[in-house]
Amino acid sequence: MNYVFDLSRPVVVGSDHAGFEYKSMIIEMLQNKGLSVKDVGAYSKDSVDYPDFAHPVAAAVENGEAAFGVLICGSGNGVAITANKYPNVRAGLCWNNEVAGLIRQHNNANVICLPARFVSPPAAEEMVNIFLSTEFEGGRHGTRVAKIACA
Ligand SMILES: O=C(CO)[C@H](O)[C@H](O)[C@H](O)COP(=O)(O)O
Repeated sequence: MNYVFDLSRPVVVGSDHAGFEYKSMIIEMLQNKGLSVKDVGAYSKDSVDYPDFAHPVAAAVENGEAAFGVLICGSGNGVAITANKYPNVRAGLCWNNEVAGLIRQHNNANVICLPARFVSPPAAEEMVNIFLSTEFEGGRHGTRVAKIACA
């Protein structure tokens, strides 16, 4: 697989309780591929608050510590809403392979948000692989991404 990011930096991964099992599975998959992973929690299925994990993932992408982020909660929306508060984070909610590619091709997303309660484990893994290996197309999409920031 060809990754579209700097492999010297880790992928940062976080979830709430709803995404905990998916997070463990995705971390194992990434580590089995030889990728470096930073796990910010949650570390169990005990009920927690998704912003407590979305903020450290988004901050690591924002400050350049991590190349890409993976966030998982029940619907994917809570973590996406939180991560998109950071000016240089583009977090995209994904529910199928095509969308996982499009958030890279069209939106240059640097965080993928997965809805653990609405997609299967193999589907989640495949979406992460597509996300990590799909190039941004630039061109007209670059013009649009540049307009996202608030003036
Ligand atoms: O924040 C969410 C919705 O965008 C996530 O899906 C959470 O995982 C969900 O709200 C957690 O719900 P729970 O009833 O507390 O398990």
